[in-house]
Amino acid sequence: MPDVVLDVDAVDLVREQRTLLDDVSLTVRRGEHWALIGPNGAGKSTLLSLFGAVTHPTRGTVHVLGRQLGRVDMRDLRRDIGFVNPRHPLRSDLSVEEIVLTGATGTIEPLPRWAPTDDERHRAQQLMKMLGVDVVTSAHWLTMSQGERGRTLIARVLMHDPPLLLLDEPSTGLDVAAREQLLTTLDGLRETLPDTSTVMVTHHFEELPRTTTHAALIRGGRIMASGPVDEVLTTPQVSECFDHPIRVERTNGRWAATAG
Ligand SMILES: Nc1ncnc2c1ncn2[C@@H]1O[C@H](COP(=O)(O)OP(=O)(O)OP(=O)(O)O)[C@@H](O)[C@H]1O
Repeated sequence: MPDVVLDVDAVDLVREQRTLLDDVSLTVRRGEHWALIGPNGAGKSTLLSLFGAVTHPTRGTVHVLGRQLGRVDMRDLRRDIGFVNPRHPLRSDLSVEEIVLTGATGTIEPLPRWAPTDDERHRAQQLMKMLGVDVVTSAHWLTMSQGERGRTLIARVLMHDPPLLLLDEPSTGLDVAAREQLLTTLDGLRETLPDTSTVMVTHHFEELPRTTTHAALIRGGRIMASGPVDEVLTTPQVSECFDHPIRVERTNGRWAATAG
């Protein structure tokens, strides 16, 4: 596995004559856990879609897992990336296990005539246990809670041991207990899989796992600050990013932000 997992160099992304990303450069290394933070419309999800090989840059270069976007088959590359999208476009009312098993084929719906091997079934069971969704095996997609969906989707992407895990606001819609469970799970996952790198988009500082190592503050499509988390998530930098006085505090490894 390459030491540099993501390498974004001088990237602009323009859509419908709007510059969504403006001269963005960022490097993520193996084992690092990044948070992308910024106000609504800053470009966080757009940046994550570049990391996930979903979109191409208009200018500049993006290397994901050592492969340059635009020069490789994006579908091949996507198979190595665990992208947890809260808007997972699943239409069928699959069970938890069926959803987790779609991670083995890298598809949204189960492939026709495909059947899991014993190993794949075993792995799915292990991951369901690890994510705490083994107890809701009778649950089906259309009636699952947000928390169950989120944890099921994380188990799904781990089916193929992705070296890169991308999480777009994984705590959205979770109650406080479900959020805390998810954060504990993510902290545990990072210990169990030390070579995996993660990038998480969030609006809320209390949603950051303790194991976050780096952060980038984004505003108006530009990266205002990036680097080791404690150097980036400071009161002056966060206040500037959100254009509002915000006091940032870290206690027992967790962050809180209040009106300054
Ligand atoms: N295909 C597109 N064409 C034009 N504008 C787009 C397109 N996709 C996104 N945008 C715009 O780009 C800006 C950045 O969107 P993005 O979803 O990346 O922001 P975000 O930081 O994730 O925001 P939020 O916190 O609200 O989820 C927004 O103003 C959005 O309306």
